[in-house]
Amino acid sequence: KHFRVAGHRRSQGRISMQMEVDKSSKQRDNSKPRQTHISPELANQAINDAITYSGGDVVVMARTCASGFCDALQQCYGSEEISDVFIACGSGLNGLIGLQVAVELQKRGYAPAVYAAEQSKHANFRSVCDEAGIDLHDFIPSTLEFYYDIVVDALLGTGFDGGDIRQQYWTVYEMLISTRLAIVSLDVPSGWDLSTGPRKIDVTADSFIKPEVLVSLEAPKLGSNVFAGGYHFIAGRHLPQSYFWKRESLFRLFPARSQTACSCQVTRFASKVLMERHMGDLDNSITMTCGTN
Ligand SMILES: NC(=O)C1=CN([C@@H]2O[C@H](COP(=O)(O)OP(=O)(O)OC[C@H]3O[C@@H](n4cnc5c(N)ncnc54)[C@H](O)[C@@H]3O)[C@@H](O)[C@H]2O)[C@@H](O)CC1
Repeated sequence: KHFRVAGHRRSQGRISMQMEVDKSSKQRDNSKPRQTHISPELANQAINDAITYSGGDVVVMARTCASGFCDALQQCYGSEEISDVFIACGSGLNGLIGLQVAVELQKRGYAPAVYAAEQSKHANFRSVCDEAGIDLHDFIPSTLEFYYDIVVDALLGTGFDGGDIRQQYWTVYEMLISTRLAIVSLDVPSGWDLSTGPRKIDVTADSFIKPEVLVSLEAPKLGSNVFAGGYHFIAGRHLPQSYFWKRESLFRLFPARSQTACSCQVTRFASKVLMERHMGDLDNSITMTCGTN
């Protein structure tokens, strides 16, 4: 019951993509650096501004992000193709959005289960899961790869301190590194530095999370430059492109036409292995949109 390769192949055929030329970005000054990813500082500012945009309610913001995340996941793995989704959640905002992803996936006909690495700062996972009829685990099932089709990585996001993973997260982190199931990472693959991606020491040891799908929130982070999986989406989308242009010298963060809060963008990366990406120049050559708005 492994969908890692099969699910990806199927998804390539299923996603209807549309080449789009971003005219507004073409008129911009081409001598400026073609930066397409935001800094950690702007990433955190954007999260706070997205919460403000959501009336100061972090759960409202999390639901919007979760809805966009599920749109992205569904584009790659339809509910008629896969069913059981294991969602690994951390204690911060990333984990809260993971919880809301579970609620949303349940509504969309999937069978999600949630793992909470430690108590959430933002929500009572037990009551939310009980109310929605979702299994909540405080352990990683040994039969994970038999019972589940894909794994959602909602462990660590922009709040990751960049250091060694704390002991509380070891078991789940090890699972995310070693599982043969496809991983869909929320915002930032857990353990990746926001600026540089996986640490060099982890790349050397081949001990880092390699998601097949990455769903950035609001805008891609610098570290996701080295993402070498199949599809890269943006969800959340509370903030317009001009918000990012004003603050950092950026080029075409997302296509001009997809401007609603829940909509997603897909970037199809040239297929290169991560090690090559670390050493060479990056070529995020084709930008496409999926029609969710
Ligand atoms: N304005 C607001 O109401 C809120 C703003 N938020 C913003 O959202 C940003 C991200 O939120 P979070 O910090 O919740 O993000 P995350 O979802 O990334 O949560 C990080 C969690 O991981 C833990 N962690 C960090 N480094 C770790 C390591 N090496 N090993 C194991 N665990 C580690 C931290 O204790 C924290 O609980 C914040 O920086 C903040 O700016 C959120 O904190 C939510 C509330």
